[in-house]
Amino acid sequence: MSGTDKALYALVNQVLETLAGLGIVYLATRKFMPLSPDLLRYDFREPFAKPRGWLAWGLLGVLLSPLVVGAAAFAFSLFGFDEVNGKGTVDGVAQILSLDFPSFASLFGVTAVLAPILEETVFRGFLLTSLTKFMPTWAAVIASSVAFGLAHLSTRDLPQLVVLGTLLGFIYVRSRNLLSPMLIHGVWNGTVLTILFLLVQSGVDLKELFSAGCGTSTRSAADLFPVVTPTDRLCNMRSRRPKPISDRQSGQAKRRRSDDAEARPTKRQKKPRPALRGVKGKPLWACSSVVDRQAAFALEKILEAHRTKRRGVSLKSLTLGSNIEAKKATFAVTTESIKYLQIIDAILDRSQILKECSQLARPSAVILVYELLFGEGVRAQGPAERHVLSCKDSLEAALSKELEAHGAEDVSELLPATEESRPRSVRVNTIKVTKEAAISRLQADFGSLEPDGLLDDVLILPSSCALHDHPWVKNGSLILQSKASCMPAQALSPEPGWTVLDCCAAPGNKTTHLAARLGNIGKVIAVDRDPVRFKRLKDNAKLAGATCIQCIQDDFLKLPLDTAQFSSVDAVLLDPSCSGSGTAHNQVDRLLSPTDEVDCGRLESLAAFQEKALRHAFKLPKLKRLVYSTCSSHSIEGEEVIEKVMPLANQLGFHLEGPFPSWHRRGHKQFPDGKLMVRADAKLDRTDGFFLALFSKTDLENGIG
Ligand SMILES: C[S@@+](CC[C@H](N)C(=O)[O-])C[C@H]1O[C@@H](n2cnc3c(N)ncnc32)[C@H](O)[C@@H]1O
Repeated sequence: MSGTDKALYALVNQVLETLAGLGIVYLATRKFMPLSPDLLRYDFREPFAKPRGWLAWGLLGVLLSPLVVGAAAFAFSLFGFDEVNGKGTVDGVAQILSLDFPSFASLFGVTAVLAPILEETVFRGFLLTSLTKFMPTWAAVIASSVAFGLAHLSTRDLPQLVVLGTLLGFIYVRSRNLLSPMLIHGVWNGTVLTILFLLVQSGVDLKELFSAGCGTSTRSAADLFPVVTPTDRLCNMRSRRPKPISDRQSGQAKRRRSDDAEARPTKRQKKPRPALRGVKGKPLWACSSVVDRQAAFALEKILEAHRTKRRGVSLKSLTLGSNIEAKKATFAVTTESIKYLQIIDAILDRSQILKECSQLARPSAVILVYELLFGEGVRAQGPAERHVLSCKDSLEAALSKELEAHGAEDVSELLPATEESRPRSVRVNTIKVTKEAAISRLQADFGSLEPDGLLDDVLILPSSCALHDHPWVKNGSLILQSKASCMPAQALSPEPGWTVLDCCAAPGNKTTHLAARLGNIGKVIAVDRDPVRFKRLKDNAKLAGATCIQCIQDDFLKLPLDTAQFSSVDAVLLDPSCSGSGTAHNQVDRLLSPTDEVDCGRLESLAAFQEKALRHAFKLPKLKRLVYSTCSSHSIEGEEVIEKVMPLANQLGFHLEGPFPSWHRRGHKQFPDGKLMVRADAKLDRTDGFFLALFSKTDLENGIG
């Protein structure tokens, strides 16, 4: 969920909670109706009447509350209560507050309006009043305040909550009108929320501020914020203040920790993160920084998949998925750690730091050693970090020995050869915005960019541009797609009004591109059999505003293409499952296993499927053009498939057309028709490794036999 979604979710949740809470109070008191006029009273009349004017008491409470609660916080800190760890009531709100005005408005409704209505009705109107039946009023005030504090489920904030509850209780007892405590509670929450919002908007990092101290107690602002909101349960967003990139060592990874607030130490991070699982009865230490923790998890999964040769585990899905925070930083740390893996493994073995400590799992150790020796450094936030820091000398000694053993002067000499970071390519979704509008927006946001020289709707930006969270990417106006992956739709160039069949369509990058090239007029039939990917296909089509796409979840090979149902199809895009050897995921694979071994059995079975799918596509009765593409660098999935199907294609009146004549890289030379095919090389062309062939009907009059 985006931050705005979370805030909206919090609002909806709080509306429901408030309605349910008030309903329960109503049901519980119904049999005593009509209630005495003093009970559960919300009466706006006579705001300043003596002795019970609700507004007079409310305003007095508004003035007193910061003094009373502040004094209490200070007093408790003298007894060391500020050392208590745990989640504070403000935490969830503080995370979401880094966002926009709609989020603020939703949170204001939750904390300054709905929460006070519900909580004052329950704790003062109902509980306090009911308790007075069994105990003196002062005791009922305190007991209901303790209940109020406990209900917030925050040990750290409990004392202040009880003190604030007591003040609210006494004011209520004096005014006998729930509007008074509601006013105090609402002003309190609303003021703190507004201050926090203004601080965040002016670039202040709330966590850093709280850890540095603010006011009488370092815990003050956060801890004096007694709200029960569902946002407390959404405490997983990071603030977005950019952090400068530091270049401490020659081999250091350059990454922007734009949203890694947890990377900085805060007072709240004194306790270790919860253990993931036990080792010999002891809990494992997880990294304290969210980026390092996610990177360690991704590394563990990737190494495991690599060891067991399990497919379908990608670095991108593990580090850039929707559930990942600080995606760019997580991707960078994971990739860089993999790059340094061999040397870090050697350092870990030499230094023996894992032998001394069974609670530090190897993936976490790899990430922390990377951070310590080659990355942005490690702070003593938790036991894992503290252990690695305590071993700094032996780790550095192990690194020196490793360099010495290889006769290397700098660690960069020991790193596997990797390609430079590529420029970012982005496709303008012309269904939603014009290319000109996209250029001026991206120029305003990033400064430099250039239109791709080959592809009509592709823009090239420097590799440093962080586009994942760009609003135009989120609203489907821009689509993050490699240059190579944008070639097929342009090569096919369907004419307006045509029907195009995208046979293996999910997640729909090329499908939405086809729809855009059709000007959203005509039809794209998008087929995919995988249910999870199919959902992404539908979501992406919707996000792109491509209403001409019709999605079919099915096995393409089983579609009756030679029947009337498909007689209107003019063109086909076939981008079948392949080894993906040209893509970034496999480049990481190669880092893990530099001896470029190829799984021949798998390649053969993929090639067999690709050929079968291509032959099947040629059954379409009115087919005019067909593009076959794969993101594979192996000719068995490219040129060889085309060569095998060529006799059938010729027989049906198709020939190979050479798309993109100005593009330099063509099919492998040993294939006679190679020059009519298109290739992209991951390293040399700085995009995905790719293959593409275009068939065109030679004589449209003859039809297909
Ligand atoms: C390389 S991906 C397609 C990528 C897609 N063209 C894009 O640009 O976003 C291959 C897709 O083919 C699908 N697929 C594999 N075999 C299939 C079959 N027999 N029928 C339909 N879809 C199939 C897979 O589920 C996968 O989503």
